[in-house]
Amino acid sequence: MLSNELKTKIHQSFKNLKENMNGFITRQAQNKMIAEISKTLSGEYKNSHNILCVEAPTGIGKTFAYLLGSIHIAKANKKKLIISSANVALQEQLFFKDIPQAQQYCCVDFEYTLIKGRSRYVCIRNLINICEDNKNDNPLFESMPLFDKPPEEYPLEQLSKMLYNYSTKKWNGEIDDLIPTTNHSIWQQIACNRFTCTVKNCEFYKDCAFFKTRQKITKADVIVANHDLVLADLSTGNTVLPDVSKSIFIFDEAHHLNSKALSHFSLTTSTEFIKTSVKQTKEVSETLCKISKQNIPNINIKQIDNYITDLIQLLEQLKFNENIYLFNQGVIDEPIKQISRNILTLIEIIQTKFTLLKEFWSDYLKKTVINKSIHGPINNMAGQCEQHLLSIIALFSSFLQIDEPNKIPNSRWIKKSILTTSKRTNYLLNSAQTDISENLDHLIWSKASGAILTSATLTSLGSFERLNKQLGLLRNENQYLRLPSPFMFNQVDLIIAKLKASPTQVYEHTQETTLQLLKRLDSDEGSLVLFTSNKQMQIVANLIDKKLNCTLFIQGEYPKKNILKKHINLRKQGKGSIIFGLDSFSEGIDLKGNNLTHVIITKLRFSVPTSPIDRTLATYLKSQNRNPFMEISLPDASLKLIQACGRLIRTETDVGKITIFDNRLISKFYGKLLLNALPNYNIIIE
Ligand SMILES: Nc1ncnc2c1ncn2[C@@H]1O[C@H](COP(=O)(O)OP(=O)(O)OP(=O)(O)O)[C@@H](O)[C@H]1O
Ligand code: SF4
Repeated sequence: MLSNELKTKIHQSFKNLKENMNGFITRQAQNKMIAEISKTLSGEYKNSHNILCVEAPTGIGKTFAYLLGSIHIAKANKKKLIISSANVALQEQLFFKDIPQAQQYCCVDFEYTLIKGRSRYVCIRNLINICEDNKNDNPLFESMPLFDKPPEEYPLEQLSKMLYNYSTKKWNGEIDDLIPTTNHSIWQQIACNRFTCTVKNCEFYKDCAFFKTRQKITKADVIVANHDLVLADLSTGNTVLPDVSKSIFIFDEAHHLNSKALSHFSLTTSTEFIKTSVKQTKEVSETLCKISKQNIPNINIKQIDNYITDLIQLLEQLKFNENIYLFNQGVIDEPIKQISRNILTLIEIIQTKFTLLKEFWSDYLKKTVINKSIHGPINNMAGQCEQHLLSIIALFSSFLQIDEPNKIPNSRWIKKSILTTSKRTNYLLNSAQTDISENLDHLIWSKASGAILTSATLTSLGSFERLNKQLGLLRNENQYLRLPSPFMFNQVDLIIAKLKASPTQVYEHTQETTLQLLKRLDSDEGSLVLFTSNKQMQIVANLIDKKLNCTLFIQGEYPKKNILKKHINLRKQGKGSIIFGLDSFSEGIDLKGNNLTHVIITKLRFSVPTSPIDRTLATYLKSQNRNPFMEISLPDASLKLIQACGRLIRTETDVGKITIFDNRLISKFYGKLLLNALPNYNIIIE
């Protein structure tokens, strides 16, 4: 029950916001959202979990609503508030803009912190080791066999600069703040990694970027995370975030949770990776044993090589389509299964032996003094070996698992690629869950102290059913709310432009889009043009850039936040500014007033089921006499259209228009369904 004391605090905070926030407008929907969140989290609804799914239209101010509605309850019940957003850019927006602003009005003290995935922080030990190793003429490990390409020469100057900047506190150790950025393969070698990190045994532990952030979590009341991090942490033992049962989760942009979870529970390995991982394990085991004077365990490389050769012979006979072979309904052919079982058994034996050896080594290090330049690289390689063996075991276990009848099968497929140096064919084995509802229930819904899922697009064509099915929520066990918008959408024109070409005629549509933009873009206005393909965006930008009388920003030429800043600055000076963007500009962007008065959508975003997971799901639906277009592609397109249109009106006084260059809205049967799912814009068909 919501106590009177808590009620008063929530009211007081809201009053503060109302009286002190510049441009505050009372919005019934926002008030309702605060009230329902606080009721749900305080257990006011009998026979219901403390879970609320709330669909709140774009721009109503969800962030303030969930903060005000939950922070008092979390604090009073000694629970941590974990706010999870879809990506790092949105996390930073919450951390640097929204939460500090909301904090001013909340009548409760709270500390907040931001945490990203472990691999976004530098491992300072690895950075130091690499800088030192590069100077060393006689490195401990001759080869780094896991690389397809020979390891690039490390840009020692750049790494030393990073080290200097970190030790002088000019750089915080996060990849997102690294200037200049470094390439992915180099970053992988110096990034923090669960398997190579020795935690408190590391001499840099106290100065470690990741652990310093993690310590802040213990003190913080509010933790700003992202969906990937939450899923990664909860499925690997909940060691980074606070205990799930002592946490209240707010999933902002919750419509991304399903796709994030699907990719999270997807496993992969490859024939070359297995061979080289075993070789590396043997090499590291021998080094460990020589130093500690142990008997070297027998790691049967020949046997693994033979099995892999047999497996490759079978895979070569499959009929690949664009380098992918998808097993029908996830069922693997028996001969491939047999060899996979043999590989799994052998890898499990190697892994058991290696774990024992690693434990022995760890004890040995406690008793024996060994130069860090020797044990540092060994520990790193040993951690990597363990990680690789476990990932191979996980893949084969899932690859061989028998799917339950009457459930959507797992998706299993093989992908071919050619290795850069040896030119050999590498076969990637993949296994992915197509239904993650039970995992989410097990990891979050059944354990968390409370959860709020919110977004402007939670329902699909009017119902929460799809969300429930995907995420494993049950209608009669949770609370659901759909809020009306406070904005007068009927005063906004949504123009379906008259174009001859359909977006499926790519060349013609691109040419016509260019002409239409030149005709319709006003060089005194703030405009956002949304594309679904980078190629089309670049072609159109090249064709029109010089013909515009105002600045054009193209996604990718600067970081997103810099583009927005520059755009707002130009608008402040009364100058026109146009942004060309892809998907990430169609969500979360908050450009108020005359910063944005024209949104142009060049094409509807239909996700064609091309990925193996989508194809497995589509085949399954067809086998059940269901229609994948109506159940997957159309709801996804609808959601993206609502989000894209939602960039325009952000306050009660905003005005402007939306123009769409996709004539399928009129010519196809589904056009009406898409238009009906939008707010009640004034639709003009040219
Ligand atoms: N009651 C209010 N009156 C006026 N402005 C408000 C109010 N509440 C929030 N805002 C402002 O409205 C803007 C939109 O808020 P927020 O980013 O939380 O939107 P949202 O509802 O999450 O929209 P979207 O789903 O499009 O991201 C912010 O700039 C915020 O400061
Ligand atoms: S504590 Fe772990 S991540 Fe941090 S520097 Fe040491 S080994 Fe690297």
